[in-house]
Amino acid sequence: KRHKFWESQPVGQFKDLGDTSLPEGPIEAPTPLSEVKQEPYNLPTMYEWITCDIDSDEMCTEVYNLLANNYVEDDENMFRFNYSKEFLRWALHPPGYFKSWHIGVRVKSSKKLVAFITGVPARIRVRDEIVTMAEVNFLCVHKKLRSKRLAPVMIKEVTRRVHLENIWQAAYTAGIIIPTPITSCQYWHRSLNPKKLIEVGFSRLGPRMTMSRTIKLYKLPESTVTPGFRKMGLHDVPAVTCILRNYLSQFVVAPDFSEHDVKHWLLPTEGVIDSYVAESSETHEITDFCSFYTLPSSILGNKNHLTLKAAYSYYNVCTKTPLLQLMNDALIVAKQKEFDVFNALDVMHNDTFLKELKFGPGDGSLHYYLYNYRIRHTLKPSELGLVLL
Ligand SMILES: COc1cccc(CC(=N)NC(=O)c2cccnc2OC2CCNCC2)c1
Repeated sequence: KRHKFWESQPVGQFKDLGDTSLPEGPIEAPTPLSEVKQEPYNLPTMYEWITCDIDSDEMCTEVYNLLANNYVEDDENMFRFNYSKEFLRWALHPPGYFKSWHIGVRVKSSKKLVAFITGVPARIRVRDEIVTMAEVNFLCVHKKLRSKRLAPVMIKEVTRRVHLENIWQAAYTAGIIIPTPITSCQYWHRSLNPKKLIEVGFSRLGPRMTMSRTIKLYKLPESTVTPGFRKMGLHDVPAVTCILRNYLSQFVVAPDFSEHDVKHWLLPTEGVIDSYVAESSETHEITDFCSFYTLPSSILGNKNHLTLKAAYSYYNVCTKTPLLQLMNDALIVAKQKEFDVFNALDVMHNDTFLKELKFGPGDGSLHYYLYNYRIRHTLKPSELGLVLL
């Protein structure tokens, strides 16, 4: 039976789509903490739960290796996300995080880590309501343990531990359709190193195109063009928070970032997150901001290249510089940093620059979901102001 698990969960159901009599907001009321299941869900006998302390280098390495060998692959199984250890520490240690939400499953006898799921707390605004949610991510079951129905029990366990912290909603994405997307985004890629992308099969040489013509098509200037364009620093946090909060206020669903959140999520961290501001030369105010995160992919089965170095568009705000120019500068710095490709979703105002900056459409979609929160109408991607890692 399709979606046996998700039809048992407090999520929007396909049959309810179009039923405007259902109110927008939480689907189930919180339960008293005393009534939340106190003990972990049962696992098959030979497995046990483990709380993963990402601060421990040994545990972080185990999590890194599980994901590097078993996490999400593209539709043609040519690439697999290869999140770095530093990225995982950044992604899992935002302000207010709970170690208990970093959940592993290991084999009792060998102590081998065979599954993982995480949550981090985030304040998300949905229209005029600010809701503290768990952003659930990194659900991974070892390839050898698939179709044992482990994922539903992992989802129930992270939900139970989130409930224990008196949080009743969650946000997550998936490449598959389950009940029920709040929006479905297309992803786009901008070639920075077309020769490598074609060699590894990420891109194909266009019809009537030669390699040299293709390299010329994607060539970028050596340096950025926006006056006052520079790396973000700690002293920019208040100004970036101000323009980012104002910019995100226009979207139906968006994070409610504090300065503390901006300091964690947007201050540059080498090899993890890059962020730039445009500072006006006369007024010294911060007028614009752009950022992208580093998420390489392992290349499966190419003898000359092991890794695809990919940048993922994060949050970008324009109050003075045209978005087209700011994003072209983001492409230029990504090329300077030897990224092979720059990826973006068609969320926020991204659709205004994708085609013009020579992004090509990806071959899949990324669907966004809320747990225990009904949105009356499916959103357009341009109404979404939330980027998950
Ligand atoms: C190129 O290597 C890949 C390795 C694994 C999967 C994919 C395709 C894919 N599924 N891409 C995305 O989900 C994607 C495309 C553009 C922007 N963000 C994305 O996903 C982010 C956000 C959700 N969590 C994964 C990273 C590509």
